[in-house]
Formats: sequence, structure tokens, C-alpha cells
Amino acid sequence: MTRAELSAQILQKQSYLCVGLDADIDRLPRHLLDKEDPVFEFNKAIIDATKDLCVAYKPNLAFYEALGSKGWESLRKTLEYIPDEHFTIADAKRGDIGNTSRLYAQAFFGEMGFDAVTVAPYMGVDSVKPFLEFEGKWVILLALTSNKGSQDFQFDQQENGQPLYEKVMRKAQEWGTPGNLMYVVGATHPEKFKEIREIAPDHFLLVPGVGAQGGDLEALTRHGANADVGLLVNSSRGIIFAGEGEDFAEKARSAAQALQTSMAALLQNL
Ligand SMILES: O=C(O)c1cc(=O)[nH]c(=O)n1[C@@H]1O[C@H](COP(=O)(O)O)[C@@H](O)[C@H]1O
Repeated sequence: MTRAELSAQILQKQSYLCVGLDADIDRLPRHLLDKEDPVFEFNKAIIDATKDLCVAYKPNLAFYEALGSKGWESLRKTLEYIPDEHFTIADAKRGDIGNTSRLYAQAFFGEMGFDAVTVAPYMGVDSVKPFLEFEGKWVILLALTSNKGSQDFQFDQQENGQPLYEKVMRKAQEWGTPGNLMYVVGATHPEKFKEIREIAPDHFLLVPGVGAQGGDLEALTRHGANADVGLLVNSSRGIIFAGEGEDFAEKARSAAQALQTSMAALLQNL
């Protein structure tokens, strides 16, 4: 999907919501567990309930890989079920020496058909570039993550006083463009969004951490939006596990609707 197509979806739906399909088998509603493929049944119901409210879906691979070949099959069926107009993100946090990265890219883009994959920057240019070489596909590079451990390395001062996450963001702009590179910036750092926009004015940001991790949608939108909106805000548990019973999909819809309504209001005031 191109940047223009993604932006058009955002404006049309008045939503920059990404629903995280982190289908933890231990948290699925009990009545699904005797189905042949509980994970797919769960995702299918969540997609049906939220597809008009969001522009992207992000399955985190851990929840599928943990189930072995059955999990990969649930993921494949889920991807097939997601309507074409949605942006799909493989949250796999990959990155390795060049020939290995090339095959990771082949797996997620070529074989599975995702639009984007999350990539770790630690191994540098030759670990990231193979993903960027896929026409029409996206790298979403970890920059400033939402978790507590983001304090361990990402704020470390470099020679010129800039924090490591800033170095990552600036360096990666030599590798990719706003048409094939996004950054992960956690919603739990709302005070950083203004500065992040100075470092990368045009790139889309994938922003996890709203919902279960307590991120502030209003603050990150006020400081993080650009002329094309430039944000994909993810919520996983806060939407998909909003309910636990037979009405889980309705509860998920209500949670997604609440976020979309806030987003629409914020977009009016940009
Ligand atoms: O790359 C990610 O998506 C990601 C980066 C980050 O800094 N923090 C973060 O929480 N994530 C992912 O975003 C999702 C957040 O889930 P919830 O906290 O349940 O909304 C999980 O799939 C995480 O792996």
C-alpha cells in the first residue's frame, strides 16, 4: 500500500487506529476453545467488529509462533480475511545479517503478503536495507519504544549529545524515505512527540501503548500529527480483550469506537 492510499483511508474513515491482533490463546473467550481454530475464529470476529473503525491490523507474531504450525496457519487465514483496504503489519521485530534479512523480507512480504514489518535497528544498514528493497512495502523501525526498558539504551547520549533513538531516526533517513519507512514511537512518551516531529517531519509513526499501557492519545496527536496525519496508533489488549464472554466482539467494537470517535474529534482540530 502506498503512503497516499494509507492517508486517503485515514481521512475517509476519520481514524488512524491500528487494531493489534495479539490473540493470546490463554485469554480467548472460553466458548471459542472447542472450535477447530479458536485463534482464527477470534480474529475473524474482531475484524468483523472493527474493520470500519480502523485502517490497520497488526498481528504480533509471538502469539502465533507460540502455537507452532497451527499458529502460522491461523495467521495465514487471518491475513487472508483482512479486507484489502487495510494496512497490515507483521509485528515481528526482525533484522539480521543481509542474506538472512532478505529471506525474512521474502517471508513477510513475498510469501505472506504483509504491507509492513517491524524491524530492529541494532544491526545497522545491511540488516534493514533488504526489507526496504521490496517495492511497495514498508519497514517500521524501532526508535523510541513504549516499554520501561526503553530507558536502558535509547536515551544514551551520543558524541554530539543526541540520544540514541535520535541517531537511529536520523541515520535511517539515509536508507529509506517517507514512502517506505516508518518509526515506532511509544505513546508512553507523549512529551517527546514534538521533538520527534522535528527529527522526522514527514515519516509515519506507529504508536503503540494506548490502552493497556496507558498512553495519552490526545497529547501524542497534538504533538505528533503532521500534514498527512502521519500516525498509526495501535491498541491491542484494550480492544480485543475489552470483553471476555460471548459478547467479546461487541465489547471490542465499543472500545475501538471510543478511540475512533476521539480520533475524529482530534482530526477536526489539527
Ligand atoms: O513494535 C510494536 O508494535 C511495539 C513497540 C513498542 O515499543 N511497544 C509495544 O507495545 N509494541 C507492540 O504493540 C502491542 C501493544 O499491545 P497493548 O499494550 O496490548 O496495546 C504489542 O504487540 C507490542 O509488542
